[in-house]
Order: sequence, then C-alpha cells, then structure tokens
Amino acid sequence: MSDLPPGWEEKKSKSTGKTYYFNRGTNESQWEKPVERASNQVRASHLLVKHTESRRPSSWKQERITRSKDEALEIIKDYRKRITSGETTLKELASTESDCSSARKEGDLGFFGPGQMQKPFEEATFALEINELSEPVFTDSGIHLILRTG
Ligand SMILES: O=C(N[C@H](Cc1nc2ccccc2[nH]1)C(=O)O)c1cc2ccccc2s1
Repeated sequence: MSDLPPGWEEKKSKSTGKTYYFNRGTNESQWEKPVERASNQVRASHLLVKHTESRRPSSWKQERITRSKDEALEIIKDYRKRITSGETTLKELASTESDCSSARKEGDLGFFGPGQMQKPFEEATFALEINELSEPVFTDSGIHLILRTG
C-alpha cells in the first residue's frame, strides 16, 4: 500500500480502473500522487486526566478512576504550571500521568482532520499554533492539555 501524506486516500476510478487520490480536507480528487499532507490536517500530543464523570472512568493507570472533576482540574492546572515553568515537558508528563492509551507514545495522537476527534478537542487544537500548549480542555473523556506538534 503506497504511503500517502495524512488526509489523502487512494481510490480506483470506476470507469477506467485508474488510481486517483482523494483529499479528505477539500473533497477534491487528482490523478497525481500527493506529496504533502492535506492542508486541514493537524498533529497533537495530549495529557488526559480522567474523573468520575468521564465517559470511560478507567485507564491503563487506574482500573477505576475515583477523583472528582474538580480534583482533575487542579491536577491539570499543576501540570500546566510545571510545563510552562520548564520543569518538565508535556510529552514526559503524558508518558507517566496521562489516562489515555496514547501515553505509551508520549501522548502523540498522530495527524487528524475535522470530524475525527471530539469537537472541543478538535476546536482547541485547530486554534493552537504549532508548539503551543492549550489551556485545560474539557471533553466527555476528561480534562486535557494539548500540545499542537504539526
Ligand atoms: O480515544 C482515545 N483514548 C481514550 C481517551 C481519549 N479521549 C480523547 C478525546 C480526544 C482526543 C484524545 C482522546 N483520548 C481512552 O484511552 O479512554 C485514543 C487513544 C489513542 C491512541 C493513539 C492514537 C489516537 C488515540 S485516540
């Protein structure tokens, strides 16, 4: 399978059987194989702190998450202070502290486009500059710190 830049998919023309390329961001198609990612793709790493109201109050770290949403927010604010002070980095903290399974990849979620992540997460990420760290972001999964990386 040819490896395509993020946001593109390979298709076969129904009439001619020729391969063409579909850009999920612009819904345009082209015959030429794309070399750069679709413009609407971003990449991010994140640190998630779950709480009792999380959609799935369990993680690789803790079978049953018992902290409250308020406690989770205090934890996230402390993490943000430690990152912005330079004491640690988001990727370091995500590796040991994130309640998301992406912790094993330093919180890296890879590339994604519109419609792939929960709306508050998507909107927050698309509003960030590359290498910018978000404020606490609330989704049904819990509370996140997001670092846009691409
Ligand atoms: O949804 C996931 N994990 C959930 C927690 C979670 N909820 C999220 C909501 C938005 C963005 C990331 C999120 N991670 C879980 O472990 O309960 C994902 C894990 C991974 C791992 C690698 C790449 C993408 C993803 S998305």
